[in-house]
Amino acid sequence: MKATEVLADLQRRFPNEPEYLQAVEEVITTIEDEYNKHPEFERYNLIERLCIPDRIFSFRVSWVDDKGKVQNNMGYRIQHNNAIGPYKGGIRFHSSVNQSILKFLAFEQTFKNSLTTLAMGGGKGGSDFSPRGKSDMEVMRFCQAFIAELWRHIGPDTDVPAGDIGVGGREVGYMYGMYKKMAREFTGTFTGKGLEFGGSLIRPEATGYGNVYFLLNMLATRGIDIKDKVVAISGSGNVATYTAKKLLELGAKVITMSDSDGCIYVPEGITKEQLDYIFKLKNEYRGRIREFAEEFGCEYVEGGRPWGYKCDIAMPSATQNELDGDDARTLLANGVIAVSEGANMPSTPDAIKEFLNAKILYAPGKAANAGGVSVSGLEMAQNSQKLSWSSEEVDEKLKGIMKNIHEQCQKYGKEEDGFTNYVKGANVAGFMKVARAMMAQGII
Ligand SMILES: NC(=O)C1=CN([C@@H]2O[C@H](COP(=O)(O)OP(=O)(O)OC[C@H]3O[C@@H](n4cnc5c(N)ncnc54)[C@H](O)[C@@H]3O)[C@@H](O)[C@H]2O)C=CC1
Ligand SMILES: O=C(O)CCC(=O)C(=O)O
Repeated sequence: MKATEVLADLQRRFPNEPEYLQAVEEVITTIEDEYNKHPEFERYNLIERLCIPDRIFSFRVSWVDDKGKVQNNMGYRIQHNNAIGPYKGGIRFHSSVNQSILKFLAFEQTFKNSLTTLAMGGGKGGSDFSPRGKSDMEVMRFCQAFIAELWRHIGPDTDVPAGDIGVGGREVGYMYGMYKKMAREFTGTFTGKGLEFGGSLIRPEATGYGNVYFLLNMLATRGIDIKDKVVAISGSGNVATYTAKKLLELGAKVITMSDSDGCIYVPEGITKEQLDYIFKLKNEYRGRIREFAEEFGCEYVEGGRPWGYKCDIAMPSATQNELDGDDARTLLANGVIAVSEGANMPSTPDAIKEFLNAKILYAPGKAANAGGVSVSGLEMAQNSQKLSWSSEEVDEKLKGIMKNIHEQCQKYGKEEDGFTNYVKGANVAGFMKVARAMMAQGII
């Protein structure tokens, strides 16, 4: 396999899908050497079968807003690869959603889920519907209309969706309710469900906590303590808030959070009380991070991002391509020692190059944010057994999974000088398991 040729072919076939091509390029250029050690992979044209999703559903979602007006959105589900388990991955509701973004997310998810060691294939779905500014009733009607179409393609052993940007407990609840009605079954077809109807303890916390656990594993390789470290976080949603919560518990100082409108800067570190306010602001009032600055009188930069502030650790936790080469150079000039990605593909290729060249601790999202889908996998296991595990039990398992992912990255990513290239490590480790399963199952 020649990565450049595979990529050129995909560029020709999918010219309008930049995010998808970006994600594919990163993976195939890092697995190329390992892939070519296995001539049987090439004989089975494994790389092309792995890059192109198994299937894509796209559909119109029509719903009625509070003014009685009929609205139409696009809905999608990408079933990327089910070699090692049912398709599994979140649903994103955001005005920017399109097929390219969901294809990149489903592709990434396939490798991430493989790293978790649980039996989950990769998928992703979503809509260009934005819950922002909509009433609860509008969100409910949209979710019901979305599932009225999607329900026939998902199921506990087929495809198990969950949350992502714009999809939290409220949206999962509405979608699950409609699914249950259409499918006439009560099974674990969604994860991230409410605790009363099959959700797992620690699932809301899992992506943020998991990212911090991964970071701790990385810091330990250099004998660095998290206590008193200054951390810049982007976003203020599910992943960002639980990342901040765990960091505060461990004595680190969180100086920034943001949303798509702007960024707050709290040089003395966000307190626990202030973080509680952010949880309420985001989950109950569904407000903007600007309101935090109005409440507590800190610096707020409209349109700003966190990467210009001096910090030891950066944890991008908002969205793709939110940290570019210039941001990376600024972070490095300010002495950053670690970057651990809560979001999916938040760093541009230029930024990744800078981090790798500087040999700092850099963890790509597919390794560092795998805690969320891992606890989703544990939720599926609990649902199958019709049992619920305690918070402590789930948290312990999560820590174990993140440690294991870190070890896999080291196994495949360690270079001669001792530096661990976590990008290569995560890609090769994730790839090998899926590749072996695909080989064993023949050309299908
Ligand atoms: N929720 C989960 O379990 C997992 C989420 N992720 C990834 O983490 C990231 C955040 O997801 P969640 O916290 O779940 O979503 P969320 O909807 O709870 O929060 C998203 C946050 O990102 C901000 N944001 C969205 N678009 C933005 C933009 N264009 N520029 C700046 N900020 C923007 C929003 O204002 C919000 O603060 C996404 O990349 C998602 O794919 C990854 C693994 C699991
Ligand atoms: O929990 C899940 O199934 C999905 C999590 C997710 O969307 C992700 O890992 O990006």
